[in-house]
Amino acid sequence: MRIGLGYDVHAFAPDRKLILGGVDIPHHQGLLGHSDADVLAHAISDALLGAARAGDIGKLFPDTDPKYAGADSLKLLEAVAEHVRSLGFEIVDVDSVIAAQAPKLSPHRDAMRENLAHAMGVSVDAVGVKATTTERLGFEGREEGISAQAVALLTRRC
Ligand SMILES: Nc1ccn([C@@H]2O[C@H](COP(=O)(O)O)[C@@H](O)[C@H]2O)c(=O)n1
Ligand SMILES: C[C@@]1(CO)OP(=O)(O)OP(=O)(O)OC[C@H]1O
Repeated sequence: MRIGLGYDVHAFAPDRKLILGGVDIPHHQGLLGHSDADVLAHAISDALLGAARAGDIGKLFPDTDPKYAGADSLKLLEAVAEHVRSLGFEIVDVDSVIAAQAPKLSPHRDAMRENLAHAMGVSVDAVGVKATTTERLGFEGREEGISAQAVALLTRRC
């Protein structure tokens, strides 16, 4: 068994979509990034890559490469899952937490879990998504941005 940890942050910006776990969430601002800035998909990607000791998302998809401008991060996650499988691992379980003061994310939890599970080729039961405010503390609490953390458990294919 291997465990991996992922963490990512994106800043809020006007005139951007808020995409989390592949869900387009109605909000007055969205996240800034080279890709669609899906901070949750990025944290999970890094957790998978960490467990496989295969670098990180920026190594696979450099933010200097125009190919990834506006990229759908679920597609990047799908590629990460394929990559860790090609290295001989199976994805056993993933859990995650999003720190966002707003908007309320729990109504979107199941849609996020389904999208993420589909991208990784695992059952929905193997994907946890949680949300927390930071009680108005820090950059998330000031609604300057959103952070996400994830852990992933991989097993070696026999
Ligand atoms: N953006 C968020 C933040 C939180 N939630 C849900 O609210 C619960 C309480 O959050 P606290 O930060 O006050 O502990 C949390 O457990 C989530 O269920 C949310 O949906 N969206
Ligand atoms: C997803 C990538 C793709 O170029 O770009 P960003 O959306 O900027 O996201 P970040 O987590 O800052 O960096 C990782 C990059 O791989």
